[in-house]
Formats: sequence, C-alpha cells, structure tokens
Amino acid sequence: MSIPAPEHNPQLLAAAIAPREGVLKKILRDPFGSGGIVVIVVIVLLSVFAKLLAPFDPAYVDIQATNMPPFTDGHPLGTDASGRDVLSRLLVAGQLTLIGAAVTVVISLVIGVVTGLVAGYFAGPFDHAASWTADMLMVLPSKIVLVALFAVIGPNTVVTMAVLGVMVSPGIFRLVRSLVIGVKNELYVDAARVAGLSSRAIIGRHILYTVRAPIIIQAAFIAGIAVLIQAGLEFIGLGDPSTPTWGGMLQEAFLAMYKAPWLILWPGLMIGLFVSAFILLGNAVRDAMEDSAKVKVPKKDRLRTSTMAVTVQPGRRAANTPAIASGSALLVVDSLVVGYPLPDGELKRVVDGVSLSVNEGEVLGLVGESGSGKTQTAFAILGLLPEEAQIAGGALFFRGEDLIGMPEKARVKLRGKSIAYIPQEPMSNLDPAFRVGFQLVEPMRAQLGLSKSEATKQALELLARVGIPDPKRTFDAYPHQISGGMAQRVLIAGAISCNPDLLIADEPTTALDVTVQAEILDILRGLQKERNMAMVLVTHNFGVVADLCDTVAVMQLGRIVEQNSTAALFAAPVHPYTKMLLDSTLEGTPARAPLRRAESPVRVITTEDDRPREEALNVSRSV
Ligand SMILES: Nc1ncnc2c1ncn2[C@@H]1O[C@H](COP(=O)(O)OP(=O)(O)OP(=O)(O)O)[C@@H](O)[C@H]1O
Repeated sequence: MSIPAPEHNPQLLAAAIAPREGVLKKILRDPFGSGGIVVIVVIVLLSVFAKLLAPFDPAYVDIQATNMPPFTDGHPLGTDASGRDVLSRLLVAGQLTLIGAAVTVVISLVIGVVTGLVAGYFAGPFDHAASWTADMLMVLPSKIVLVALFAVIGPNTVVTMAVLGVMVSPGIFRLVRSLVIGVKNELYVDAARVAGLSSRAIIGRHILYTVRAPIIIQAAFIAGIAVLIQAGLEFIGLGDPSTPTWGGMLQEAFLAMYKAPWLILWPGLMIGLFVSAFILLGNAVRDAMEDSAKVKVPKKDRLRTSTMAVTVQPGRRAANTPAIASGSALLVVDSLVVGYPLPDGELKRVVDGVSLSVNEGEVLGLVGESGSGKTQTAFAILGLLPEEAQIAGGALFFRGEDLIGMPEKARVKLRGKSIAYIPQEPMSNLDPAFRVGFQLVEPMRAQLGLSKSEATKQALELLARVGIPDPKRTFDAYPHQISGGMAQRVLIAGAISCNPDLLIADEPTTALDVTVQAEILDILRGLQKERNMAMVLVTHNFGVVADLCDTVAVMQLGRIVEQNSTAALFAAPVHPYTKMLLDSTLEGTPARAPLRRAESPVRVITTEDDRPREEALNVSRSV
C-alpha cells in the first residue's frame, strides 16, 4: 500500500492541527446543556453536603407531626407519614442514588468499551465470543434479573447497580464495536500502522479518540436510566430500608396519597429533574462534539482535498474523504439479522449477519441474485420492513446514532431528510390521485419548512436537473400521464429534494427499458458527484456496479459472501458465487450503454479519485 504524502497546504494543516477546544463552551452556550449541567451540579452538591444542609435528622420520627404540609413547624417541605422531615430525607437520599448511577455507568463503560474496542479491532474468536455473550445478556430481562437478585443478596444497592452495569454493557459493546469496525480501515489508521505504532497505541490514541463522542453521550443516557431503574426498584420495595431513597420516598408518598398528596411531588421532582438533566446534557454533548468534529476547510480548498491522491489497496474501502475530515462511517450495518416467523415458530432468516459500512460520499453496490436479501437489508436501514418482519440481531448506526433503538418519530425525520430512497417500481411509488407537483412540493414543505412558492420553484428546478424536458408540464401531470422513465426521474428529484446524506437506490433501473436505464444511471452518477452523497445501490447488474460504485458487497442467501473495492473485486473475484455472477453478467447480457460509451476515447480521467472506477471498467471489459 502506498499513501502519497499530501501536498502541504498551510490552511488545511492549520485546520487539522487546530486545538479541538470549545466543546465545553458550546455545551454551556446551549441552554439545554447548561441547564442540565446546573441541575446535575446542584443535585450533586446538595447530596454531598446533605448531612450539613439537612435541617433535621432524616431518621428522626415524630408521631405528633405526621403528614405536615410544607412550611409548617420549621419543615420546609413538610413531614412524611412517620413525622420525618421530608427535605432532610430528600437530601440524604440523593447520595445513594448518585453512588448507584456512578457504579452502573463505570461498570458498563469499563466492560463495554474495552470489549468493544478489542472485538471491533481484532475481530476473530474474541469478537465471536464477546458478541455471543452480549446477545445472551441482551435477551435477559434486566429488571427481572435485578428482582431475582434481591431474593439472593437482599437490599444492596451498590451490588444491584453493578449488576445493572453488566446488563447494560452489551449496548456499549455493540456501539463501540460497530464504530471501531467503521474506522479501523481508515487511511489514517493504516498510516499509524505503517508508522510502526503498536495496536495498543493505535486503539488508545486514534480509535478511542474517534469513537469517544457516542460513548460519552451513551454514558449520560445510562446514568439517567440507572436513576430511573434504581428508583423503580425502591418503589416496589426492593431498596435499602435503612437509608432514605427517592424511590422509597415515592412509595411512602404513594401510600399516603389521599392524606398528603404533596409528598409525591418532591421525590418525583428530584427523579424527573435528574434524569432529564442527564438526557439534555447527553444531547448537548453530542451536538457540541459533532460541531467541533467538522474541520472548517475553506471552500476553495475542498475540491483539492477531495481529489487528493489515494491508492486503493485490495480489500480496503475506497475512501474518497480526506483522512483529516473523516470520522466514523456514515452508515454502519453490524451483523444484521432479519427474519420472518414461520408457522412452526422458527424464524426464516432472509438477512443473516450482514455487516457493511458506507462513508460519506462513498457508493456501495449491493449485488446478488433475486431473493438474496438485498432489498430486505435496504428496508431494514430505512426502517421500512413489513410489520411481520423481525430484526433478530445486530445493529444499525447512521452518523453513530442507533437506528433500531431510535423512536419512530426521529426515524421518520431522518428518513425524509438525511436518508432518501429510490424504489424499484417508479409507477407504483407515485400516488395516482395526486399531481406529480403536489407529491414533490409537500415533502419539501414539511421537511425544509419552505413556502409553497419556494418549494414549487425548487421542484421545477429539480425536474429540469433530472432531465425532464418540460418541467412545468410534468409538474402539472398525474402519474398516469407520464412514462416510467419520467416517473423514475420524478422519484429521483423527490429523493434528492431535501439534500440527503445517504441515498438508497433499490434497482432504480430494473423497470425501465435499456436506453432509459443508461440515462437514469448518468443522472444518478452526476447527482452523486455534485452533492458528494453516499449511496447504497442495490442491483444485480455488475455493469452498473463497475460504472458507479466504489465498493461492492456480494450477497447470497442473506449473507455477504464477498466484499471489496470495485477495482479489486473485478480484478480478482474470490468467492465462486461472485465469479459465477460475474460470468453470467458478462456472458448473458450485452454491456450497458455507458460501458460501451466509456470504451470510446472521449471519457477523460480528470482526478485521481476516478481511477479505481476507471480501472474497474477496464477490467470488466477485459474479463
Ligand atoms: N413479507 C415477507 N415474508 C416472508 N418472506 C419475505 C417477505 N418479504 C421478502 N421475503 C423473502 O426475503 C428474501 C429476500 O428478499 P429480498 O426482496 O430482499 O431479495 P432481493 O435480493 O432484493 O431480490 P430482488 O432482486 O428480487 O428484489 C426472499 O426469499 C423473500 O422471499
């Protein structure tokens, strides 16, 4: 492998080595972030100094003064059913909650991060064993395990929360493992290897640094969840009765709800505030880190960076983003399993352990014969699987965010805006009851908040961009009044209308005749380059792959049997199934029009970036 030294550019260099300061500043500037920090700091200080601040002994019982309302007889928050001071108990209860949350976070991070880094980086038997153990832990219902634990060890909050840490560590393990798989083949990691750094140093410096942001965010969420679970256990009577706890106070307040309803307010407020503060802080940290991860490169330099010479090694991802600006992959599919339940209760696995990653601006071809699971993989990424389908294993991450665990609302937003889709059957994807224009304008108004006239203007421009000769006429037409080729152009215009980062095109030319196919592929190629969009192109046509894709994954019976850069796969296919598919493509059908056109000397290699693709074309012709 050779990694040519990039030309020195003072501005790029400055951007790359600029100190990554300002994350804390950004968090503090975000009202939710600063609010979250203030709430957490105040609660921590109140809990740490609880003994000093508490106006009464929290255990002192005064049966003459039960269920007193706030501000009575020197009790700022009143007294409980045993006449104990509520404020004093509330302050002291915070200590155990903090300790419990800290234990859960530390244990889950230590286990999840260490195993995730090792499994993701080294793969092999450790990865198999760790993934299997994580799957086993994930299927255990954590709350039931904790209740059962109580029967064995009795009320011991620290041990209970440590066990919770073990139970949630598979979530961190999966996240870290997927992120590591996404970055471990980046060119800067290769460069570190070439420079002689040990694996430990590479993991500790390069990889951990890249994956730290999602880990910090996840830790904040785990702290919030730990507080909730601890309070829930205490509420059902599984807390330590010798110490005041927020969940225990909630339970006592619940029993006295009709006599002293205000008692519910205080522990409820503390739990709610603490959990919300962690979640808001987690979101603010994510926003701040995403922001600061973007290296600001002057516009005029962006073109130069993207055309920096990169030699693609067989088996490596053809990365066309510069190392200094790249982080983890845009899309990571990790050991995905999709199945359909059969009448005998078994699961028919139609996607069986698929792992992929797509970088920003990268085009991945997903190839395989009919029924191999390409569309099901694409649908799982899009969150469009039919109801009866089950995601039986694995994980999906888009920009480091867990797609499977994401609330449907967030998923829908993402799907409309950041991940777009072009389907196989253009006609059946346009509603016959509405004009084409309406179907383009409505999503743009909803997603981009444009006015009707602005959206109409943009829709007409997009129709022109996708090669529709009379955009106004098509805009006003009903779907039955346009051809299949036109309909596919309309769908492409719709898919790119919100400037997606990732476009999933599922056999976008299958339903079209050969001449239109070539034009549609030209449009897709042009748009991808213009916008530096990442693409997952589902196809069974290797000609299309050679023409458009940087990398290829070959699927057979729900599994990926071979994955490589396009150039390497065409030059030396390894798996017999890939060879068979390649042979049948080249023997069976005439080459597609762009391939034939590319044989003429008209096409000129303009950038280093085009090389792998051009090589692939040449190879495909020569095979
Ligand atoms: N709703 C469903 N219930 C049961 N099995 C299904 C369902 N939908 C798809 N499958 C099965 O999933 C498998 C994979 O289908 P998928 O559509 O992903 O294949 P594909 O590789 O995209 O093929 P094609 O190129 O024909 O679209 C097939 O065996 C199919 O029968």
